[in-house]
Amino acid sequence: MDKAKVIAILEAKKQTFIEASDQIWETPELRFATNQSVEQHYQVLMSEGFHIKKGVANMKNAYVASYGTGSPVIGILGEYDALSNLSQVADLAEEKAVEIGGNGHACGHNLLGIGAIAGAVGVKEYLEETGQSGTIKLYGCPAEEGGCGKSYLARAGLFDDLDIALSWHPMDKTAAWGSSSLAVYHVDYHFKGTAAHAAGAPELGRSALDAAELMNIGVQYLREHIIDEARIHYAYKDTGGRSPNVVQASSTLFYYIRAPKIEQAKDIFERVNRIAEGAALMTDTKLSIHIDSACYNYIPNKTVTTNLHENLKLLTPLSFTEEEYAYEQKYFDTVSNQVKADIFDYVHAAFPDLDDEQINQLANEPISSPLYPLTFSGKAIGSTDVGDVSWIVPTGQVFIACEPHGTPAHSWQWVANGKSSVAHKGFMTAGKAMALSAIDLINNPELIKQAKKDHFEFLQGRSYVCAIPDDVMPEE
Ligand SMILES: Nc1ccc(C(=O)N[C@@H](CCC(=O)O)C(=O)O)cc1
Repeated sequence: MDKAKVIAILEAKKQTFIEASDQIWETPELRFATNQSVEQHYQVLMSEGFHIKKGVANMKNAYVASYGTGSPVIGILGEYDALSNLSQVADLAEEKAVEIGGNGHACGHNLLGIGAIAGAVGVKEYLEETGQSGTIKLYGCPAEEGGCGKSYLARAGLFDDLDIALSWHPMDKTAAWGSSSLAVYHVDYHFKGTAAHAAGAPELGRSALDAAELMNIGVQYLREHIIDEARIHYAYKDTGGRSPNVVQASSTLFYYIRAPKIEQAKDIFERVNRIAEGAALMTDTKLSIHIDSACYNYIPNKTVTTNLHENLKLLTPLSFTEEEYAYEQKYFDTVSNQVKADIFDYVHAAFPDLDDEQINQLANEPISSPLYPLTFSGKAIGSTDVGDVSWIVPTGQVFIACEPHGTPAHSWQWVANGKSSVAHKGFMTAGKAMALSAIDLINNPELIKQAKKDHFEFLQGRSYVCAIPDDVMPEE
Protein backbone atom coordinates (compact mmCIF):
# COMPACT_ATOMS: atom_id res chain seq x y z
CA MET A 1 0.00 0.00 0.00
CA ASP A 2 1.54 3.31 -1.01
CA LYS A 3 1.36 6.64 0.74
CA ALA A 4 -1.14 8.06 -1.75
CA LYS A 5 -3.60 5.35 -0.77
CA VAL A 6 -3.26 6.13 2.94
CA ILE A 7 -3.95 9.77 2.14
CA ALA A 8 -7.00 8.84 0.09
CA ILE A 9 -8.38 6.62 2.87
CA LEU A 10 -8.02 9.44 5.38
CA GLU A 11 -9.69 11.91 3.01
CA ALA A 12 -12.63 9.52 2.72
CA LYS A 13 -13.09 9.65 6.51
CA LYS A 14 -12.71 13.41 6.75
CA GLN A 15 -16.34 14.16 7.58
CA THR A 16 -16.31 11.96 10.69
CA PHE A 17 -13.19 13.71 11.94
CA ILE A 18 -14.66 17.15 11.25
CA GLU A 19 -17.82 16.38 13.21
CA ALA A 20 -15.83 15.22 16.23
CA SER A 21 -13.49 18.22 16.14
CA ASP A 22 -16.36 20.71 15.79
CA GLN A 23 -18.24 19.02 18.60
CA ILE A 24 -15.20 19.33 20.89
CA TRP A 25 -14.99 23.01 19.94
CA GLU A 26 -18.61 23.38 21.12
CA THR A 27 -17.88 21.99 24.59
CA PRO A 28 -14.59 23.58 25.64
CA GLU A 29 -13.45 21.93 28.89
CA LEU A 30 -10.50 22.69 31.16
CA ARG A 31 -7.58 20.61 32.33
CA PHE A 32 -8.53 17.13 33.56
CA ALA A 33 -12.30 17.77 33.31
CA THR A 34 -12.49 16.95 29.60
CA ASN A 35 -15.45 14.61 30.08
CA GLN A 36 -17.41 15.37 26.92
CA SER A 37 -14.41 15.98 24.70
CA VAL A 38 -12.89 12.59 25.40
CA GLU A 39 -16.22 10.93 24.53
CA GLN A 40 -15.89 12.31 21.00
CA HIS A 41 -12.51 10.63 20.77
CA TYR A 42 -13.91 7.33 22.05
CA GLN A 43 -16.68 7.34 19.49
CA VAL A 44 -14.32 7.73 16.55
CA LEU A 45 -11.77 5.28 17.94
CA MET A 46 -14.40 2.66 18.72
CA SER A 47 -15.84 2.86 15.24
CA GLU A 48 -12.30 2.41 13.88
CA GLY A 49 -11.76 -0.76 15.92
CA PHE A 50 -9.12 0.47 18.36
CA HIS A 51 -8.72 -1.23 21.70
CA ILE A 52 -9.20 1.53 24.30
CA LYS A 53 -7.91 1.58 27.86
CA LYS A 54 -9.81 4.36 29.58
CA GLY A 55 -8.90 6.25 32.73
CA VAL A 56 -5.17 5.57 32.83
CA ALA A 57 -2.60 6.98 35.30
CA ASN A 58 -5.24 8.24 37.78
CA MET A 59 -6.82 10.51 35.18
CA LYS A 60 -10.38 9.58 34.33
CA ASN A 61 -10.18 11.32 30.97
CA ALA A 62 -6.81 9.98 29.84
CA TYR A 63 -6.67 6.93 27.62
CA VAL A 64 -4.43 4.72 25.53
CA ALA A 65 -6.00 3.37 22.33
CA SER A 66 -4.04 0.77 20.42
CA TYR A 67 -4.15 -1.26 17.26
CA GLY A 68 -1.86 -3.94 15.87
CA THR A 69 0.71 -6.23 17.42
CA GLY A 70 4.46 -6.45 17.82
CA SER A 71 7.24 -4.01 17.01
CA PRO A 72 7.81 -1.29 16.31
CA VAL A 73 5.52 0.49 18.73
CA ILE A 74 4.70 3.99 17.54
CA GLY A 75 2.89 6.46 19.79
CA ILE A 76 0.84 9.45 18.69
CA LEU A 77 -0.11 12.09 21.26
CA GLY A 78 -3.49 13.83 21.22
CA GLU A 79 -4.95 16.65 23.33
CA TYR A 80 -8.45 18.07 23.83
CA ASP A 81 -8.42 20.62 26.65
CA ALA A 82 -9.40 24.27 26.28
CA LEU A 83 -8.54 27.57 28.03
CA SER A 84 -10.53 29.66 30.46
CA ASN A 85 -11.98 33.06 29.68
CA LEU A 86 -11.49 32.68 25.94
CA SER A 87 -15.02 32.06 24.81
CA GLN A 88 -15.48 33.44 21.30
CA VAL A 89 -18.13 33.35 18.60
CA ALA A 90 -17.06 31.15 15.68
CA ASP A 91 -16.24 32.69 12.31
CA LEU A 92 -16.52 36.25 13.63
CA ALA A 93 -13.63 38.65 12.96
CA GLU A 94 -14.06 40.61 16.15
CA GLU A 95 -13.72 39.69 19.77
CA LYS A 96 -17.08 38.55 21.14
CA ALA A 97 -17.71 35.86 23.71
CA VAL A 98 -20.39 33.20 23.26
CA GLU A 99 -20.53 33.18 27.05
CA ILE A 100 -18.73 35.90 29.00
CA GLY A 101 -15.99 34.32 31.09
CA GLY A 102 -16.52 30.98 29.35
CA ASN A 103 -13.90 28.61 28.03
CA GLY A 104 -12.62 28.49 24.48
CA HIS A 105 -10.41 26.38 22.22
CA ALA A 106 -7.75 29.06 21.85
CA CYS A 107 -4.89 26.60 21.44
CA GLY A 108 -6.61 24.50 18.78
CA HIS A 109 -6.70 21.29 20.81
CA ASN A 110 -10.05 20.35 19.28
CA LEU A 111 -8.01 20.04 16.07
CA LEU A 112 -4.91 18.64 17.72
CA GLY A 113 -6.64 15.59 19.19
CA ILE A 114 -8.58 14.76 16.05
CA GLY A 115 -5.49 15.23 13.86
CA ALA A 116 -3.76 12.72 16.14
CA ILE A 117 -6.65 10.31 15.66
CA ALA A 118 -6.44 10.78 11.88
CA GLY A 119 -2.74 9.91 12.08
CA ALA A 120 -3.41 6.79 14.12
CA VAL A 121 -6.22 5.71 11.79
CA GLY A 122 -3.88 6.11 8.80
CA VAL A 123 -1.36 3.79 10.45
CA LYS A 124 -4.06 1.33 11.43
CA GLU A 125 -5.30 1.11 7.85
CA TYR A 126 -1.76 0.50 6.69
CA LEU A 127 -1.10 -2.24 9.24
CA GLU A 128 -4.43 -3.85 8.48
CA GLU A 129 -3.89 -3.97 4.75
CA THR A 130 -0.22 -4.94 4.72
CA GLY A 131 -0.38 -7.33 7.69
CA GLN A 132 2.96 -5.97 8.82
CA SER A 133 4.20 -6.20 12.37
CA GLY A 134 3.71 -2.99 14.32
CA THR A 135 1.56 -1.37 16.98
CA ILE A 136 0.07 2.08 16.90
CA LYS A 137 -0.80 3.63 20.26
CA LEU A 138 -2.82 6.79 20.50
CA TYR A 139 -2.50 8.64 23.81
CA GLY A 140 -5.46 10.71 24.93
CA CYS A 141 -3.85 13.38 27.05
CA PRO A 142 -5.95 15.80 29.11
CA ALA A 143 -4.65 18.97 30.77
CA GLU A 144 -1.88 20.05 28.43
CA GLU A 145 -2.70 23.59 29.52
CA GLY A 146 -1.43 24.08 33.00
CA GLY A 147 -1.87 20.49 34.14
CA CYS A 148 0.89 18.50 32.42
CA GLY A 149 -1.32 15.48 31.79
CA LYS A 150 1.46 13.78 29.82
CA SER A 151 3.87 14.15 32.71
CA TYR A 152 1.51 11.97 34.79
CA LEU A 153 1.32 9.44 31.95
CA ALA A 154 5.11 9.55 31.83
CA ARG A 155 5.42 9.12 35.60
CA ALA A 156 3.20 6.03 35.34
CA GLY A 157 5.59 4.58 32.74
CA LEU A 158 3.04 4.55 29.96
CA PHE A 159 5.48 5.72 27.29
CA ASP A 160 8.21 3.27 28.26
CA ASP A 161 7.36 0.64 25.65
CA LEU A 162 7.32 3.06 22.73
CA ASP A 163 9.99 3.12 20.03
CA ILE A 164 8.98 6.56 18.73
CA ALA A 165 6.44 9.24 19.65
CA LEU A 166 4.82 11.68 17.21
CA SER A 167 2.64 14.70 17.66
CA TRP A 168 1.73 18.04 16.14
CA HIS A 169 0.36 21.46 17.00
CA PRO A 170 -1.86 23.91 15.12
CA MET A 171 0.10 27.03 14.21
CA ASP A 172 0.13 29.92 11.72
CA LYS A 173 3.01 28.34 9.78
CA THR A 174 3.95 24.87 8.58
CA ALA A 175 7.22 23.29 9.64
CA ALA A 176 8.71 20.28 11.28
CA TRP A 177 9.22 21.37 14.89
CA GLY A 178 12.95 21.64 15.47
CA SER A 179 12.95 24.10 18.36
CA SER A 180 12.69 23.38 22.05
CA SER A 181 10.11 24.47 24.59
CA LEU A 182 10.44 25.83 28.10
CA ALA A 183 10.46 23.58 31.14
CA VAL A 184 7.88 24.73 33.64
CA TYR A 185 6.80 24.36 37.26
CA HIS A 186 3.16 25.10 38.09
CA VAL A 187 2.92 26.04 41.73
CA ASP A 188 0.22 27.15 44.16
CA TYR A 189 1.26 29.56 46.91
CA HIS A 190 -1.37 29.65 49.61
CA PHE A 191 -1.30 32.22 52.42
CA LYS A 192 -3.42 31.88 55.53
CA GLY A 193 -4.06 34.95 57.68
CA THR A 194 -6.60 36.04 60.26
CA ALA A 195 -9.92 37.72 59.50
CA ALA A 196 -11.00 40.80 61.41
CA HIS A 197 -13.13 43.91 60.92
CA ALA A 198 -11.02 46.08 58.61
CA ALA A 199 -12.08 49.33 60.32
CA GLY A 200 -12.97 48.22 63.83
CA ALA A 201 -10.10 45.88 64.63
CA PRO A 202 -7.50 45.92 61.84
CA GLU A 203 -4.74 45.33 64.38
CA LEU A 204 -6.20 41.87 65.01
CA GLY A 205 -6.23 40.97 61.31
CA ARG A 206 -3.37 39.40 59.38
CA SER A 207 -3.86 39.90 55.66
CA ALA A 208 -3.24 36.99 53.31
CA LEU A 209 -4.05 39.31 50.42
CA ASP A 210 -1.19 41.62 51.47
CA ALA A 211 1.08 38.57 51.53
CA ALA A 212 0.11 37.66 47.96
CA GLU A 213 0.69 41.21 46.78
CA LEU A 214 4.06 41.43 48.50
CA MET A 215 5.06 38.11 47.00
CA ASN A 216 4.24 39.41 43.53
CA ILE A 217 6.27 42.55 44.17
CA GLY A 218 9.20 40.48 45.39
CA VAL A 219 9.05 38.37 42.25
CA GLN A 220 8.93 41.53 40.19
CA TYR A 221 12.36 42.43 41.65
CA LEU A 222 13.59 38.89 41.00
CA ARG A 223 12.90 39.14 37.26
CA GLU A 224 15.94 41.33 36.69
CA HIS A 225 18.23 38.75 38.24
CA ILE A 226 17.34 35.60 36.37
CA ILE A 227 18.27 34.45 32.88
CA ASP A 228 16.62 36.32 30.02
CA GLU A 229 14.86 33.24 28.66
CA ALA A 230 13.05 32.53 31.92
CA ARG A 231 9.41 33.46 32.26
CA ILE A 232 7.39 33.87 35.44
CA HIS A 233 3.62 34.46 35.36
CA TYR A 234 0.88 34.29 37.92
CA ALA A 235 -2.87 34.24 38.34
CA TYR A 236 -4.91 34.88 41.47
CA LYS A 237 -6.91 31.80 42.37
CA ASP A 238 -8.18 33.23 45.64
CA THR A 239 -8.09 36.85 46.77
CA GLY A 240 -9.77 36.19 50.08
CA GLY A 241 -13.25 37.28 49.21
CA ARG A 242 -15.01 40.37 47.93
CA SER A 243 -15.46 42.33 51.12
CA PRO A 244 -13.01 45.22 51.57
CA ASN A 245 -14.20 45.59 55.16
CA VAL A 246 -12.84 42.17 56.07
CA VAL A 247 -9.12 41.59 56.49
CA GLN A 248 -8.64 38.83 53.93
CA ALA A 249 -7.70 35.63 55.72
CA SER A 250 -6.78 33.54 52.69
CA SER A 251 -5.18 33.97 49.29
CA THR A 252 -3.78 31.68 46.65
CA LEU A 253 -1.51 32.55 43.76
CA PHE A 254 -0.91 30.13 40.91
CA TYR A 255 2.54 30.59 39.40
CA TYR A 256 4.12 29.33 36.17
CA ILE A 257 7.91 29.35 36.47
CA ARG A 258 9.63 28.60 33.18
CA ALA A 259 13.17 28.27 31.84
CA PRO A 260 14.89 26.47 28.96
CA LYS A 261 16.05 23.60 31.19
CA ILE A 262 14.26 21.84 34.01
CA GLU A 263 17.18 22.42 36.41
CA GLN A 264 17.05 26.16 35.71
CA ALA A 265 13.30 26.22 36.27
CA LYS A 266 13.79 24.35 39.55
CA ASP A 267 16.43 26.80 40.69
CA ILE A 268 14.15 29.79 40.00
CA PHE A 269 11.23 27.96 41.63
CA GLU A 270 13.30 27.66 44.82
CA ARG A 271 14.10 31.39 44.71
CA VAL A 272 10.41 32.20 44.27
CA ASN A 273 9.69 30.00 47.30
CA ARG A 274 12.03 32.10 49.41
CA ILE A 275 10.28 35.28 48.26
CA ALA A 276 6.95 33.73 49.27
CA GLU A 277 8.42 32.88 52.67
CA GLY A 278 9.55 36.50 52.96
CA ALA A 279 6.05 37.73 52.17
CA ALA A 280 4.62 35.43 54.85
CA LEU A 281 7.14 36.75 57.37
CA MET A 282 6.33 40.36 56.50
CA THR A 283 2.63 39.83 56.98
CA ASP A 284 2.66 37.33 59.81
CA THR A 285 0.71 34.84 57.74
CA LYS A 286 1.24 31.14 57.12
CA LEU A 287 2.46 29.91 53.77
CA SER A 288 1.96 26.57 52.10
CA ILE A 289 3.52 25.70 48.77
CA HIS A 290 2.06 23.04 46.51
CA ILE A 291 3.55 21.90 43.20
CA ASP A 292 0.54 21.44 40.96
CA SER A 293 2.48 19.91 38.09
CA ALA A 294 5.63 20.39 36.07
CA CYS A 295 7.03 19.49 32.72
CA TYR A 296 10.35 19.20 30.93
CA ASN A 297 11.71 21.15 28.01
CA TYR A 298 11.06 19.53 24.63
CA ILE A 299 13.90 17.80 22.80
CA PRO A 300 13.19 17.40 19.09
CA ASN A 301 14.70 14.13 17.86
CA LYS A 302 16.78 14.92 14.77
CA THR A 303 16.05 11.73 12.84
CA VAL A 304 12.32 11.69 13.51
CA THR A 305 11.91 15.43 12.91
CA THR A 306 13.85 15.21 9.64
CA ASN A 307 11.65 12.37 8.49
CA LEU A 308 8.53 14.40 9.32
CA HIS A 309 9.98 17.27 7.31
CA GLU A 310 10.48 14.95 4.31
CA ASN A 311 6.87 13.83 4.53
CA LEU A 312 5.64 17.41 4.86
CA LYS A 313 7.33 18.08 1.51
CA LEU A 314 4.81 15.66 -0.02
CA LEU A 315 1.90 17.58 1.52
CA THR A 316 2.93 21.18 0.84
CA PRO A 317 2.60 23.92 -0.23
CA LEU A 318 -0.83 23.89 1.36
CA SER A 319 -3.56 24.89 -1.03
CA PHE A 320 -6.61 26.93 -0.21
CA THR A 321 -9.64 28.11 -2.15
CA GLU A 322 -10.43 31.75 -2.87
CA GLU A 323 -13.18 31.59 -0.24
CA GLU A 324 -10.73 30.25 2.32
CA TYR A 325 -8.25 33.03 1.61
CA ALA A 326 -11.05 35.59 1.92
CA TYR A 327 -12.21 33.99 5.16
CA GLU A 328 -8.73 34.16 6.70
CA GLN A 329 -8.16 37.70 5.39
CA LYS A 330 -10.69 39.08 7.85
CA TYR A 331 -8.59 37.77 10.74
CA PHE A 332 -5.32 38.79 9.10
CA ASP A 333 -6.71 42.34 8.96
CA THR A 334 -6.74 42.36 12.78
CA VAL A 335 -2.96 41.77 12.92
CA SER A 336 -0.86 44.85 13.75
CA ASN A 337 1.53 46.42 11.27
CA GLN A 338 4.40 45.65 13.61
CA VAL A 339 3.59 41.94 13.52
CA LYS A 340 3.22 42.09 9.74
CA ALA A 341 6.69 43.67 9.54
CA ASP A 342 8.02 40.86 11.74
CA ILE A 343 6.50 38.29 9.39
CA PHE A 344 8.32 39.93 6.49
CA ASP A 345 11.62 39.58 8.37
CA TYR A 346 10.81 36.01 9.29
CA VAL A 347 10.03 35.02 5.70
CA HIS A 348 13.14 36.81 4.51
CA ALA A 349 15.33 34.92 6.98
CA ALA A 350 13.73 31.58 6.10
CA PHE A 351 13.86 32.02 2.32
CA PRO A 352 16.94 34.20 1.65
CA ASP A 353 16.81 33.62 -2.12
CA LEU A 354 13.45 35.31 -2.61
CA ASP A 355 13.19 38.91 -3.81
CA ASP A 356 11.13 41.50 -1.95
CA GLU A 357 8.05 40.99 -4.09
CA GLN A 358 8.08 37.26 -3.46
CA ILE A 359 8.66 37.79 0.24
CA ASN A 360 5.80 40.25 0.38
CA GLN A 361 3.56 37.77 -1.32
CA LEU A 362 4.28 35.05 1.25
CA ALA A 363 4.28 37.47 4.18
CA ASN A 364 0.86 38.81 3.19
CA GLU A 365 -0.84 35.46 2.79
CA PRO A 366 -3.72 35.46 5.28
CA ILE A 367 -3.07 31.76 5.77
CA SER A 368 0.48 30.61 5.24
CA SER A 369 1.05 28.05 2.48
CA PRO A 370 4.76 27.11 2.27
CA LEU A 371 6.75 24.53 4.18
CA TYR A 372 9.41 26.36 6.20
CA PRO A 373 12.94 25.00 6.11
CA LEU A 374 13.95 22.63 8.88
CA THR A 375 16.12 24.18 11.58
CA PHE A 376 17.06 22.88 14.98
CA SER A 377 17.56 26.31 16.49
CA GLY A 378 14.87 28.86 16.96
CA LYS A 379 13.16 30.36 19.94
CA ALA A 380 11.37 28.10 22.38
CA ILE A 381 7.64 28.62 22.19
CA GLY A 382 5.81 28.28 25.49
CA SER A 383 5.85 24.98 27.28
CA THR A 384 4.40 21.61 26.49
CA ASP A 385 4.15 18.36 28.37
CA VAL A 386 5.32 16.66 25.16
CA GLY A 387 8.66 17.67 26.71
CA ASP A 388 8.46 14.80 29.20
CA VAL A 389 7.71 12.30 26.46
CA SER A 390 10.70 13.54 24.47
CA TRP A 391 13.05 12.69 27.37
CA ILE A 392 11.77 9.11 27.44
CA VAL A 393 11.49 8.21 23.77
CA PRO A 394 12.66 9.80 20.47
CA THR A 395 9.91 12.29 19.62
CA GLY A 396 9.07 14.36 16.56
CA GLN A 397 6.33 16.91 15.92
CA VAL A 398 5.04 19.17 13.19
CA PHE A 399 3.38 22.55 13.13
CA ILE A 400 0.65 22.92 10.54
CA ALA A 401 -0.70 26.27 9.35
CA CYS A 402 -4.35 26.16 10.26
CA GLU A 403 -4.56 29.48 12.08
CA PRO A 404 -4.59 33.00 10.59
CA HIS A 405 -1.12 34.28 9.72
CA GLY A 406 0.48 36.38 12.46
CA THR A 407 -2.07 35.57 15.16
CA PRO A 408 -0.77 34.06 18.39
CA ALA A 409 -1.90 30.97 20.24
CA HIS A 410 -4.33 31.74 23.08
CA SER A 411 -6.04 34.49 21.09
CA TRP A 412 -9.70 35.00 20.22
CA GLN A 413 -8.78 34.66 16.54
CA TRP A 414 -7.72 31.02 17.09
CA VAL A 415 -11.05 30.26 18.75
CA ALA A 416 -13.05 31.98 16.01
CA ASN A 417 -11.13 30.08 13.34
CA GLY A 418 -11.43 26.70 15.07
CA LYS A 419 -14.29 25.22 13.05
CA SER A 420 -13.29 26.64 9.66
CA SER A 421 -12.47 24.54 6.63
CA VAL A 422 -8.90 25.84 6.89
CA ALA A 423 -8.66 24.47 10.42
CA HIS A 424 -10.09 21.16 9.23
CA LYS A 425 -7.58 20.98 6.39
CA GLY A 426 -4.87 21.60 8.97
CA PHE A 427 -5.67 18.61 11.13
CA MET A 428 -5.97 16.45 8.04
CA THR A 429 -2.49 17.52 6.89
CA ALA A 430 -1.15 16.82 10.38
CA GLY A 431 -2.74 13.38 10.48
CA LYS A 432 -1.32 12.52 7.09
CA ALA A 433 2.18 13.72 7.99
CA MET A 434 2.25 11.63 11.17
CA ALA A 435 0.79 8.57 9.44
CA LEU A 436 3.34 8.78 6.62
CA SER A 437 6.21 9.10 9.07
CA ALA A 438 4.94 6.19 11.14
CA ILE A 439 4.81 4.11 7.97
CA ASP A 440 8.40 5.07 7.12
CA LEU A 441 9.45 4.08 10.61
CA ILE A 442 7.62 0.75 10.41
CA ASN A 443 9.35 -0.01 7.12
CA ASN A 444 12.84 1.18 8.10
CA PRO A 445 14.20 -0.29 11.33
CA GLU A 446 17.39 1.65 10.55
CA LEU A 447 15.54 4.93 11.03
CA ILE A 448 14.39 3.87 14.48
CA LYS A 449 17.89 2.73 15.33
CA GLN A 450 19.30 6.08 14.29
CA ALA A 451 16.59 7.95 16.22
CA LYS A 452 17.47 5.99 19.36
CA LYS A 453 21.15 6.68 18.82
CA ASP A 454 20.41 10.46 18.64
CA HIS A 455 18.31 10.13 21.75
CA PHE A 456 20.97 8.41 23.83
CA GLU A 457 23.61 10.82 22.61
CA PHE A 458 21.49 13.71 23.76
CA LEU A 459 20.77 12.16 27.15
CA GLN A 460 24.47 11.59 27.87
CA GLY A 461 23.66 9.15 30.61
CA ARG A 462 20.94 11.30 32.16
CA SER A 463 17.57 9.71 32.61
CA TYR A 464 14.08 11.05 32.98
CA VAL A 465 12.78 11.57 36.48
CA CYS A 466 9.34 13.13 36.56
CA ALA A 467 9.49 16.63 38.07
CA ILE A 468 6.11 16.20 39.73
CA PRO A 469 6.56 14.85 43.27
CA ASP A 470 5.23 11.31 43.76
CA ASP A 471 2.53 12.38 46.20
CA VAL A 472 1.03 14.96 43.83
CA MET A 473 -1.98 13.60 41.97
CA PRO A 474 -3.80 15.12 38.99
CA GLU A 475 -6.37 17.60 40.26
CA GLU A 476 -9.24 19.18 38.38
N1 LIG B 1 3.11 24.42 19.91
C1 LIG B 1 2.69 24.90 21.08
C2 LIG B 1 2.85 24.15 22.23
C3 LIG B 1 2.41 24.64 23.42
C4 LIG B 1 1.81 25.87 23.46
C5 LIG B 1 1.32 26.43 24.74
O1 LIG B 1 0.82 27.54 24.77
N2 LIG B 1 1.43 25.73 25.85
C6 LIG B 1 1.05 26.24 27.15
C7 LIG B 1 1.33 25.15 28.13
C8 LIG B 1 1.00 25.54 29.50
C9 LIG B 1 1.70 24.68 30.49
O2 LIG B 1 1.26 23.59 30.76
O3 LIG B 1 2.69 25.14 31.03
C10 LIG B 1 1.90 27.46 27.48
O4 LIG B 1 3.06 27.52 27.08
O5 LIG B 1 1.39 28.33 28.18
C11 LIG B 1 1.65 26.63 22.32
C12 LIG B 1 2.09 26.14 21.13
